[in-house]
Amino acid sequence: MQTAPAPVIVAIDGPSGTGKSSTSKAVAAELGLRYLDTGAQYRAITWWMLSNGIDVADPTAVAAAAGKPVIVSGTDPARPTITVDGADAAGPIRTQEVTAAVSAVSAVAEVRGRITELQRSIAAGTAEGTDPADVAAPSRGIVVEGRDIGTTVLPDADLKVFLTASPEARAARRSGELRGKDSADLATTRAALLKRDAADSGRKASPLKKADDAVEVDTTELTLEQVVECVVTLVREQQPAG
Ligand SMILES: Nc1ncnc2c1ncn2[C@@H]1O[C@H](COP(=O)(O)OP(=O)(O)OP(=O)(O)O)[C@@H](O)[C@H]1O
Ligand SMILES: Nc1ccn([C@@H]2O[C@H](COP(=O)(O)O)[C@@H](O)[C@H]2O)c(=O)n1
Repeated sequence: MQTAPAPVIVAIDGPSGTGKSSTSKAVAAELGLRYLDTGAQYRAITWWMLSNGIDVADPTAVAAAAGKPVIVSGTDPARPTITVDGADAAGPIRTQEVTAAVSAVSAVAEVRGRITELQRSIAAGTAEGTDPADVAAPSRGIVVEGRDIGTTVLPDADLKVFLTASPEARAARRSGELRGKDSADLATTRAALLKRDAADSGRKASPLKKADDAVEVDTTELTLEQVVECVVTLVREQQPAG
């Protein structure tokens, strides 16, 4: 009798706008893996704090409230979902207000402890923090994207990828996304993403950092399709033949 191969764990980290979400979703879809957007979880807890009158500039207040919201992630790459206390949070977590506050909330150790626990539970396929439909479905593994997945959350991941891109390329990508919705010009977008990177890299608790054993992929001159192909190849290379 043949035993099923062990689920594969892929960690994709990098600064804002390097293509982590787009790449991770496409890689997971192509390889039949689940997909977890850990940034969405930090945005969700930030949205909850803002909605509940917590002063996000006060780490003590944020720490005291960190255990309160119930955050559940759906990990189908074709239809990722996120709820907070049962309410769909997919839209509200993408507002400028949440984007501007998320680095302060994610820097609080109690928040990171809580969210890291959820992430490990979801990657292990257990119930906590996961949409019940995902737990029931058989899985070949998961692609988890964020800032500290390879260094802290899943240090034993089978493959670690660290995506980079020039600030100019990242700002151009983001401005393209925002056009029509927001008046942010290229320079403002560039400054905002560099500010968020600096906060995420400079915090004490689990900063944004390339793991020593991660493969760095500079996406500046690559199309999304080329990046996806590169990561799919890396995943296939590290899997035993058979
Ligand atoms: N290689 C690429 N070439 C051109 N555009 C890209 C590439 N990769 C991603 N994009 C586009 O750049 C934008 C940002 O990508 P994405 O949201 O995947 O980045 P991210 O690293 O997850 O960002 P964040 O950390 O801020 O959530 C999207 O509009 C996406 O379609
Ligand atoms: N592993 C992670 C992932 C995200 N963060 C924080 O969340 C913010 C939003 O992330 P996006 O990917 O949705 O842009 C990010 O700026 C970090 O502050 C994190 O700390 N760790």
